Amino acid sequence: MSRHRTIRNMKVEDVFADEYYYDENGNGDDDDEYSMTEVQKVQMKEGMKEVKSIIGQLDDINDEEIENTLWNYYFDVEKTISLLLDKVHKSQVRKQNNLQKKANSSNESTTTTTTKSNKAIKNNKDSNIKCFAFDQPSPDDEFMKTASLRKTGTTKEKQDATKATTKLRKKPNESSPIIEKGKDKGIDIGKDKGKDIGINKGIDKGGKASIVIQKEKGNENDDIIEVLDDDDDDDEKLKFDMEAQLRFDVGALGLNDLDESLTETGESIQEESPITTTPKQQDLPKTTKARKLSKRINVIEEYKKRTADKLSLNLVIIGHVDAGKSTLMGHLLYLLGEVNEKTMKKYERDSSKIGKSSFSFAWVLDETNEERTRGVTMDIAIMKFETPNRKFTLLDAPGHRDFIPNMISGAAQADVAILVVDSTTGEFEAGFDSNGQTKEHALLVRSLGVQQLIVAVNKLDVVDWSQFRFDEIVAKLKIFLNQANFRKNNVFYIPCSGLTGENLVKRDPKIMEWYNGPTLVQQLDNLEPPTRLLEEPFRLSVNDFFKGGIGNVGGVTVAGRMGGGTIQVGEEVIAIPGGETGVVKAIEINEVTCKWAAAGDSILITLTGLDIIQLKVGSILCLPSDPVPVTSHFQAQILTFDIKIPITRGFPVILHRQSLNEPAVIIKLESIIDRSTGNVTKKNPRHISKSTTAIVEIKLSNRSIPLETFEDNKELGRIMLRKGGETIAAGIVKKLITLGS
Ligand SMILES: Nc1nc2c(ncn2[C@@H]2O[C@H](COP(=O)(O)OP(=O)(O)OP(=O)(O)O)[C@@H](O)[C@H]2O)c(=O)[nH]1
Repeated sequence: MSRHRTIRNMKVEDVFADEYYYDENGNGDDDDEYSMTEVQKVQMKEGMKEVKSIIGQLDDINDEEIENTLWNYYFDVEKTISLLLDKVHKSQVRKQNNLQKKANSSNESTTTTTTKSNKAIKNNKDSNIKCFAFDQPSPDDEFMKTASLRKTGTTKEKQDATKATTKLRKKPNESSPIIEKGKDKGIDIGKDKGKDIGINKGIDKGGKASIVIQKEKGNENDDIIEVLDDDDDDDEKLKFDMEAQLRFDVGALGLNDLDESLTETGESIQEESPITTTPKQQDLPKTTKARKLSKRINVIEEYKKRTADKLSLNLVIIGHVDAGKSTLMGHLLYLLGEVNEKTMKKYERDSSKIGKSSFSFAWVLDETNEERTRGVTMDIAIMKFETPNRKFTLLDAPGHRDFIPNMISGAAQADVAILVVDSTTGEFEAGFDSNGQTKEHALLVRSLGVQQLIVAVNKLDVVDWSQFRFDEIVAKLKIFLNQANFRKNNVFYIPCSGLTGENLVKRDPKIMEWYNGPTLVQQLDNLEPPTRLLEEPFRLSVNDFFKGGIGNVGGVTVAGRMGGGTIQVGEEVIAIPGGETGVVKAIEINEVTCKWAAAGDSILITLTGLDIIQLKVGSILCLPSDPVPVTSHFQAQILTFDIKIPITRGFPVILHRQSLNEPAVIIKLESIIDRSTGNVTKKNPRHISKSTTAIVEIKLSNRSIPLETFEDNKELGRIMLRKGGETIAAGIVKKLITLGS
């Protein structure tokens, strides 16, 4: 939303340097609100320990600096490390450049012989090649506080959430004094940081040589676009750059002896048993037997009855910032009767009072005061609505690139998506170009398994309902979505205006004489849910959790999406990792308490006997008889996006699996493959450039995580790789290499 602007324009350095936060002694503000509480002190201590254990002793970084960074990042260890390493890297690059300059000038004056490496440096200079910038902290992630808050134990905040299940929105800022601090002053989301990364022409050259092969198989497993890599030349410049980067990355991660330690398990990860083949369920360690229920419900039968009436789908709304997502969906919910007249009038009144009347429909989804006044859609809002033949759980994803991690978490729960594009002249183009989110969001949802997509060509009122503009946008999107592996028959283009409501539920034939296709609701009503994995083992991916139960039950409540199987009240479940067990006391789906739930449902589930400490966002609840494997080392097939820096061995990334994100390292580049034939086109490549399909080995840096192969579970077997606030690849898990307990 345009309301992001004030924040977008701030710089992180400005915020850090702000006197408001630090007095001249470098201490926090005198105000009690900003001094550290006991809990924060513990968080600081733990954070320091974790950061130090990962980055070790670095010359350029002292304790105070680590503390300040932890504080500014709300104790988020991952981002702290990212920022610190970036700093170290920049200073190393600076030193290296200075040394190199000196060496060059002395060489020039003493000899005419040019060595290979200084030739490379000279060439780099000539071609304006910048050095690789280490993992820039994704500053938008600064707002993505849910994960770090959960990590740092503010679950108490969520107690109120038992009532607030209408919108399962995570409200990290509500009661955290630390976040309030950022809130008052605004936090830099460093929108353009990623742009600072230099573009290596040598690399681009290679990248351009790639040939994209389009597939039209329409197979459910067609999840990765096929790309043929004919980038064979190992030019010296590229090699030099990559080796320099690799040396740094490996050094920074404390993996100094590349050949040996890259293949060893990280210190903080418990020793895992290497496995040669992916374990089948029967090979996995069983814990206890699931508790026997006195009166088992035949969930499959009940599911059939439930869906005989209406099929359920999870729908995610995606699109570039300000495309009009919240307005469109807010208006749709109003027209469908999900928001009553009185509430809508109140939104109109209140929004116009603060000069934001055009946002009144967006307020249906942006429901907290903070979001409304600051305009920060930080996280996924969940609401429900129905069309004549379908029940939808609506996930409104934030549009800004800084919130993509949250968008991934939402999209991972989705079956279908609406991509909203702004048809205003110049705005569609801005969202569609390389810095816009239109393409990235579409690629992400496709990579996460979404096959059906409605494109809402929005704000047509601004361009006088021009058919020409609609056709122009559709033509551009068709080419791209086709390349992104969406099947033509699964993409539907709907002209509309979220603000006026035209063509959402009905339309005035005089306004768009040229269009006689379905309205948005009619199109939604035609979408088909994917096959649910009802017969597979029970899997619930934890998106959120809090103390307290549904109703007055007590216990711990977990919010998440069921990726497989069925569950019912009274069953015993196990949280992985950790192995803590609990008994299901209550289940809620879309505000309705029920006795059971099935694959595909987004649910709240209250457990007793389970210690909340054992839960983490990204944990998986499963049955003790069918535990999910845990691993820290696996093989994946990835498809790289439009990356500027090629992936090399030792490349650090942030691994996303549904709502989980963890630091990891690509430790081995096994092969580049041509997916149209499945043939290996190159073994042991030195690098993987953009739009390339490759087999790699990935190792988690800090801990083992629950993961399954794509073959075993299509939801748990999908991963995203991000670096420096950019999504660099999507992939599927092919093989688990080690198996934890
Ligand atoms: N004229 C016109 N304006 C619209 C339309 N839809 C949305 N807007 C305006 O566009 C601005 C942004 O709308 P939002 O709904 O907040 O956009 P968003 O995509 O949800 O924004 P983020 O969640 O921040 O990405 C607001 O001022 C809306 O009133 C439309 O169909 N026509």
